[in-house]
Amino acid sequence: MSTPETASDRTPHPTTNLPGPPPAGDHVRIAFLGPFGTFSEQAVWQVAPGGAQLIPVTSAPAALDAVRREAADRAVVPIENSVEGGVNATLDSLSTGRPLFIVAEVVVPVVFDVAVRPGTDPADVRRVGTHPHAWAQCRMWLEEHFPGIIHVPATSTAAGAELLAQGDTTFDAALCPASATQRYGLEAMHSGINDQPGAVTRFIVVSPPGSLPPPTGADKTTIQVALPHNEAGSLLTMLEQFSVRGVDLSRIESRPAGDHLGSYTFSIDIVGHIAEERVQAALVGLHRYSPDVRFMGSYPRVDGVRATVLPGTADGDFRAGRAWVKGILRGGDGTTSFDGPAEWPLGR
Ligand SMILES: O=C(O)C(=O)C[C@]1(C(=O)O)C=C[C@@H](O)C=C1
Repeated sequence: MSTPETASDRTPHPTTNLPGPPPAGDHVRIAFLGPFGTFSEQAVWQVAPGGAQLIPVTSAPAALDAVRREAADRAVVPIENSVEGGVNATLDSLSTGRPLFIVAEVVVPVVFDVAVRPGTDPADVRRVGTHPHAWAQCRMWLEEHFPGIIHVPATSTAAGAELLAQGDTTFDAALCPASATQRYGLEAMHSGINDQPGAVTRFIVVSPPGSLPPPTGADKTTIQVALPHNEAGSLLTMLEQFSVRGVDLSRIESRPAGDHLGSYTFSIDIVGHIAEERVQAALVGLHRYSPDVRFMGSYPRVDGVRATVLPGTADGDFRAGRAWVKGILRGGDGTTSFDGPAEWPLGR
């Protein structure tokens, strides 16, 4: 596996400040799915401040564990692909073990090369080494152009390229980004072979729990929710926690809870920030109802789409409702409000 590299010889991304608490020491250490040349590395360069130290590891869970063990200050891991869907290894690792918070998201266009050792005859390409997500995105093209081709799984796209360049004979080509083709001295036999042109992968920046990025008006909150067992309508009751407070969802997927067949948890992206009243009210409702809710961060949306706040669900509407109730608790007749601390039997 490659050794760490620092951001000093690179042009840092204009947003050189990663959200979240400042890491100790001079350099932010960022763990990512390596080796160098992966799509994950491209995601890291979108957020790495100058002087950042990049730490390649062999899986997304290993990158998250590096943050849990304090061997890294941040992890950048894939969470969702526009063609293949959710990255289960990331979703499952985030929802178990010591809590971590998502502090940012980035999107990387995914375009694949069929990379070979220079001089390879196309007729000799029978096995391709790559990450299963990459294979799933190019399988139809590969089967059409290399009939009978076999997928040999690699820990990442660039890991396939690196092994091929080192003379590995378990496969004849690597399916990888152009950055890996170049880095490992391979040749692109074909480029841009995706089954779906325009595919993108969304990555998240993960930090130890602590401070949250401030609300921007265009934010997401990620949670994992378990449902009570064997209760008719429990999924509907969970969804009602959002709908009655005017809270929209941008992603919801079920994941097996792992304890027995038919037991599921839900991984959910809420449109909004935990600093917003309607989101807080939905979270309080979920906490009352669900046997297990895990908060995984509130952070700015990469697409900048602002939340639509429905009538009656703005922060001021929630505050006004509470003040009205407090006014009654203080002995009022229900026509006045009180905006201070008041609970039964205060004011009597
Ligand atoms: O192997 C890589 O290059 C990665 O960064 C991993 C990964 C993934 O897990 O989805 C990222 C983007 C592509 O969708 C294919 C593979």
